[in-house]
Amino acid sequence: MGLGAFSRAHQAWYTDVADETGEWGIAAFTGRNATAAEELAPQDGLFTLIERSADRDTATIVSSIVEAVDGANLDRFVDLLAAPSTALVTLTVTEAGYRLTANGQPNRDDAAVNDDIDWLSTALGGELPESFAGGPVTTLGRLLLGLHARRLAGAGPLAIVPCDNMPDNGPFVRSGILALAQLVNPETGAWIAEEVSFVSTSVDRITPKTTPADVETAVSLTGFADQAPVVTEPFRDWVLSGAFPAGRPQWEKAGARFVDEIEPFERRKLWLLNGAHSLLAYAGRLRGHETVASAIADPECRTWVTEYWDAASAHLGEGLDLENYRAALLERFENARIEHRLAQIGMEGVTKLRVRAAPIILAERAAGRSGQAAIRAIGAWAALVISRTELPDAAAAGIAAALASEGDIVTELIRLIDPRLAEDAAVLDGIRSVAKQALPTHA
Ligand SMILES: NC(=O)c1ccc[n+]([C@@H]2O[C@H](COP(=O)([O-])OP(=O)(O)OC[C@H]3O[C@@H](n4cnc5c(N)ncnc54)[C@H](O)[C@@H]3O)[C@@H](O)[C@H]2O)c1
Ligand SMILES: O=P(O)(O)OC[C@@H](O)[C@@H](O)[C@H](O)[C@H](O)CO
Repeated sequence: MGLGAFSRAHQAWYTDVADETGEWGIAAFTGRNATAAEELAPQDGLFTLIERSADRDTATIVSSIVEAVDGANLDRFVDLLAAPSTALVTLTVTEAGYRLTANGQPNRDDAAVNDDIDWLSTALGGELPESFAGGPVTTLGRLLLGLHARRLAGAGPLAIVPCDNMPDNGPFVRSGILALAQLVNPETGAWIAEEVSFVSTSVDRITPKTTPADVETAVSLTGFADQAPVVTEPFRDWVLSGAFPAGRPQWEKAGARFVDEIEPFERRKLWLLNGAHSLLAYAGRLRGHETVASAIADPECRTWVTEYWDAASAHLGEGLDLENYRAALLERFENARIEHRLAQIGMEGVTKLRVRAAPIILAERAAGRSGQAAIRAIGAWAALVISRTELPDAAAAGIAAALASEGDIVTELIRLIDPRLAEDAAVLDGIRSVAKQALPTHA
């Protein structure tokens, strides 16, 4: 679920490389609109993956996607979820795409969530409905419908494999879907709790949005016209933890690692890579940069990233080879041929900063330090928000309410990210001073 650029550069690539005999096939469903399916279906799911290093492009035709489907096609989705041959569902729908609150409950302030709950409460009462017209539009609503159909079909257990940048993404999605099931069909909830495995993953491969120039590059590299190529960096990593009761491709053949304890890997990647990305997306943008490579070449931004990494590293534990990891990350950020736009990374700041910056600030404060290196990321985000920079966010209504608040705007904004930060006067002062430096007229 979530047929974006990343799922193609990562899970589709791993499956393609690992499964030489074509035993496995991916039925890929879009999220919010049909575009990716409309582009891929006429090319039989085939697409060009362009690996872009600092000095060259290499193209591979990936063939693991055997079906590209509009996510709104619930008939096909239910058919496949209810089929015993379906072994797992990966999700790449963005952090905000789960529509869960900070404590993992379905977000009842979200009209689409409420509509799905209403429809599912009626439709999942007995046998499956004849028609799915008016059916769920949210990711977890659709997934719950599919899992309910699987239970009724007696098709057995399977694995759910979230591949979005969230800590403990397996348990996070498990608790979210169980909470939703509790509201609409507790019996299916009990079946999910018993039969469905939720795998945690740490995923890594920097994959920007495809541009029209990438389409030109693809045809020049392969000779094939491709409406849906994807550009990515050569680096890739996939760490997974959890059971696959219905089997899985041998992704380890392509370099994936299966571990018992995923948290150290997950935190290292989320805090160092994604945390620095968000810092650059806001603080770098305030300095006029548009891409990661441009921002990291700015000595001021680079110093901020180093300070951020020092703060995060103090809470990452031993044995993670942080020195080499950080050196490799700098090189990846410096790859100017990967045009990773700060505007793309800066979207959905509330959800992202909650897991990328807030935990570092809280850990630094608990250690008796200021937390300023990570406070800078949130302060820069606040500056951009206060100056009405376009930053698409599922929490837009909350942001608008904070900006219109009679009280302290900074406190109200920070409360959206993590209420604990809004209780700490020193953190709020730190955020204010970053926002103030950037926006003297709004101070
Ligand atoms: N791009 C990367 O470098 C990268 C690397 C690691 C992990 N990821 C994870 O993958 C996610 C997707 O990245 P991408 O580059 O493929 O983005 P993308 O915009 O190309 O694709 C996102 C997919 O998610 C769907 N989606 C987005 N918001 C949704 C919502 N609210 N509800 C339902 N579906 C929704 C879209 O329709 C699309 O299918 C990221 O948010 C991140 O969690 C991305
Ligand atoms: O994909 P997002 O929007 O969650 O985050 C933007 C980037 O930080 C992210 O895509 C990284 O490039 C990726 O996580 C690298 O593996």
